[in-house]
Amino acid sequence: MSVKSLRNFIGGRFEDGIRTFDKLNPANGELVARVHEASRDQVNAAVAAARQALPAWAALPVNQRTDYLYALADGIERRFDDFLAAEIGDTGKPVGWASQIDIPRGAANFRAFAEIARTLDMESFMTDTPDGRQALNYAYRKPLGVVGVISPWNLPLLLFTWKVAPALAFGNTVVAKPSEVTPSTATLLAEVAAEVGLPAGVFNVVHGFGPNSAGEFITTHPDIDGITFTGESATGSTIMKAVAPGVKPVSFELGGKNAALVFEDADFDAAVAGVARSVFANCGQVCLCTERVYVQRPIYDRFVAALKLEAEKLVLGRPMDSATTMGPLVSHEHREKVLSYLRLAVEEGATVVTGGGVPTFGDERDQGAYIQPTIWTGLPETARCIKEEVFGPVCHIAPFDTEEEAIRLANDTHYGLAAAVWTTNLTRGHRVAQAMQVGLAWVNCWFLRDLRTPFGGSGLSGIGREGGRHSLHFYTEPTNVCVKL
Ligand SMILES: NC(=O)c1ccc[n+]([C@@H]2O[C@H](COP(=O)([O-])OP(=O)(O)OC[C@H]3O[C@@H](n4cnc5c(N)ncnc54)[C@H](O)[C@@H]3O)[C@@H](O)[C@H]2O)c1
Ligand SMILES: O=C/C=C/C=C(\O)C(=O)O
Repeated sequence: MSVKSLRNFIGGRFEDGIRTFDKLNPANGELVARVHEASRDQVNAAVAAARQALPAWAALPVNQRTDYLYALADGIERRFDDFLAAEIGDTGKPVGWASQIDIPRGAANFRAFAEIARTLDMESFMTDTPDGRQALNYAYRKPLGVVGVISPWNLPLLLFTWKVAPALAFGNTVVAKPSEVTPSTATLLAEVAAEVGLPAGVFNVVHGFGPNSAGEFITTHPDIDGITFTGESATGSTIMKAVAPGVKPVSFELGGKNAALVFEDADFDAAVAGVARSVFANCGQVCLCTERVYVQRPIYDRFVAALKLEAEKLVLGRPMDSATTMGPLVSHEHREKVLSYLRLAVEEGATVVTGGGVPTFGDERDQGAYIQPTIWTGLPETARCIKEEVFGPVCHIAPFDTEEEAIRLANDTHYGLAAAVWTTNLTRGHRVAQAMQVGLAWVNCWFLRDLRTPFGGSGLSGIGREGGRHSLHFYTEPTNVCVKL
């Protein structure tokens, strides 16, 4: 496979950076790209280009502006195979997952927000006034302005476009930095933007890292009007400090330590299959993944045995092999982080039901970042492996007796992103889901998404909600106009 050169996209033109860094394929360690790191001056140029493009972009009639979003979606689908190969080369994820989730959602995000922008109503009130007449109040919404977008490596195109689409739909211009770990599909999107004639400066892509690189240059830039960020909670905290001097709005989708509650009246096979998917999908590298499983005691031993079987059925194969159901972690660096938790769990007293180490294949996969799907039991709720996000294909299973105990266990965390409840008693399902202190609660399902719904978490899992009309609260600023009638 030829080594790509991934450049910055600034003011509608592709530019080299001040230096390049290597991007390796995590499935086999091969060099897939040399990535051009943007300088501070180049980030400044991108912000200036976005500022210059803003008035005309914001003034476009919404149908004309959103026509560009539909064109971007069409472009992703037109170049589906290019995006698929790029995403898999960056992440090592199985072709089945990337072709059904990552790339289709890239297009879907643009279409969803184009539709929302076109069908927006305007909040208004007729107000009775003391003189016996009335006044009209209405909220006139304008774009936030130049938006900084910083995205993570686990669902690269999905999460990049989950931010870029609403930003553009509501009239903002964008300076976006994909993760240095997965720079390829963001660069392809810039190519599509050029192909569809998106006005220069509306959408800019700069490559680089966080501290003392493009990420920090964006978050500390005085002419950026707000930051939408997805990534680790600790990074979110750092970015909050960076934007504080400018008192700028932030939209944060951060980490999670999500629970699954399996009641004895659950559809057992559905719960096993659903929990296995929520633990091991994308090699456990989804912020919504389950890392804590609580099972009602009468079915606990049976459930542990069944989930062990599911873990051991996973096919740790080559990404392009359709039989592969789990690829490698995104990098050797991330594998070291996950392995440190596998070691810590044993120190904290875990029983390793399955997994716990690195598989050996006797082929090029041994140069990849593969790891065994792992299940723990026996840890105390105070263990670090129960409190801290691992972000790999691993979960802990513990028993509970009563619904109240299950709710308390699930909510005993500083995160607040997602939960899944498995029960055939839907009265209980509604009750327990509503009791979860999370942004997203699924009942008898997981990662089932309607893009009009609020998405996000509380506590260490983030600030704000994006999705549907909820994205308005970050990507637009309302002016309430009151007209005396
Ligand atoms: N809540 C969600 O929707 C969601 C979705 C995906 C991932 N995540 C979380 O993201 C994490 C994994 O992604 P990651 O490792 O890429 O996260 P990360 O925080 O290490 O990096 C995310 C992005 O932030 C940039 N960055 C890092 N330090 C920065 C700084 N000081 N200033 C500006 N930018 C900086 C990185 O270059 C990258 O582009 C996990 O914790 C996962 O839970 C959350
Ligand atoms: O890793 C986190 C996954 C986030 C998914 C979304 O933001 C979404 O489905 O819109």
